[in-house]
Amino acid sequence: MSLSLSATVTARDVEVALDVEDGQTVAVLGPNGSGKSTLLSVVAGILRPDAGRATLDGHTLFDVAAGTWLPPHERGTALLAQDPLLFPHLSVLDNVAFGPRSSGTGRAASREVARAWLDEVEAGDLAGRRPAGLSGGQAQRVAIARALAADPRLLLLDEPMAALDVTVVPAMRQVLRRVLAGRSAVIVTHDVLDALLLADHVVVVEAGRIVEQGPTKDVLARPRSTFGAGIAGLNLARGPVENSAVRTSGGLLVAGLHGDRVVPEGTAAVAVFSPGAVSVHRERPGGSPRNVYPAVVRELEPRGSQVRIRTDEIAADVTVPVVAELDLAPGTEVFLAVKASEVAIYEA
Ligand SMILES: Nc1ncnc2c1ncn2[C@@H]1O[C@H](COP(=O)(O)OP(=O)(O)OP(=O)(O)O)[C@@H](O)[C@H]1O
Repeated sequence: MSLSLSATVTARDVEVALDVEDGQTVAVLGPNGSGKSTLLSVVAGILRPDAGRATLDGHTLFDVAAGTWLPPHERGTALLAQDPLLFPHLSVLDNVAFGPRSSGTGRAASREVARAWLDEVEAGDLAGRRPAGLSGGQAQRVAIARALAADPRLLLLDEPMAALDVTVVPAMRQVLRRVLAGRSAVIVTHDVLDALLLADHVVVVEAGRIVEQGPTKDVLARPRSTFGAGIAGLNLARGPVENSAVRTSGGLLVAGLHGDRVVPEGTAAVAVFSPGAVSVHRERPGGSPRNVYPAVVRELEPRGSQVRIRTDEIAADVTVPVVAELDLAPGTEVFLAVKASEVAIYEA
């Protein structure tokens, strides 16, 4: 299920070319207004480009020069947006069964397909409910099941977790990690963790142009674009799993959320978290966050409205007023805290 696309949308000054190979998940990253959603809309068939062509598995989705244009429902793509957009008058089960029903599958068989996909996204118990009674996270799971039940050749996800409560994002990411494995998909995201955990390949869009692309690890390790540089620098703690947490060579024990498969004790693993998830304190913070580390500030690096605080093992992003209030400078002794729910642990 491979996609090959080139498209120009003149009014939005967007000109992009993208290839998705069979079974590959591509993450599209970029600042606000850079053209990420425009790209997805063109693939999904809800926006007509002024020039270009696209093929999915050899089928032409559109070819402006030849005057070819397939409507969205004939493309074999499924688009999952921030808003789950479920049919309010249908039960959860019938929402998910809608795709197979519309492609001619019988009622009972469609419901069977729907049940299987609801189980896959851990929402089987919601089958009889109406969308109005669901939480944001539940509704989005149902929307994922509905998109997959239509058996799309290519799954398009437009910031599928942006509207969710932060507490349900890690669990949703695990669901996506499972359903996207080996599937051809394009996911638009602001979050570098999504790219790292969900995508094989990353495309960075800036001002309507693709400025960088390549295997996820390469782009994040050696970013060449401004945006790429901005998103790099995730905290990555490596080491064996000890008491479900990752023990680093520097001795830190980093607790976090495991993927769909709990990484066994002693196995080499990585704990990933963004510098923005790290809070900086002068006194040991109260409450009982599991991940609190004494550290010494080594470097302060201005990054727009934020400042990246570098210590020996962990980087934290804080605002300028926080730097002033805590009087942070190289040599300052601090405590760094990061909630376990903000840390993703997976096998190295
Ligand atoms: N419906 C629209 N009509 C006209 N111009 C639009 C429309 N939607 C977006 N644009 C413009 O097209 C450009 C690309 O926007 P697009 O929504 O694709 O960016 P994005 O990268 O998805 O942004 P965000 O991260 O904010 O969602 C921007 O200049 C935007 O102002």
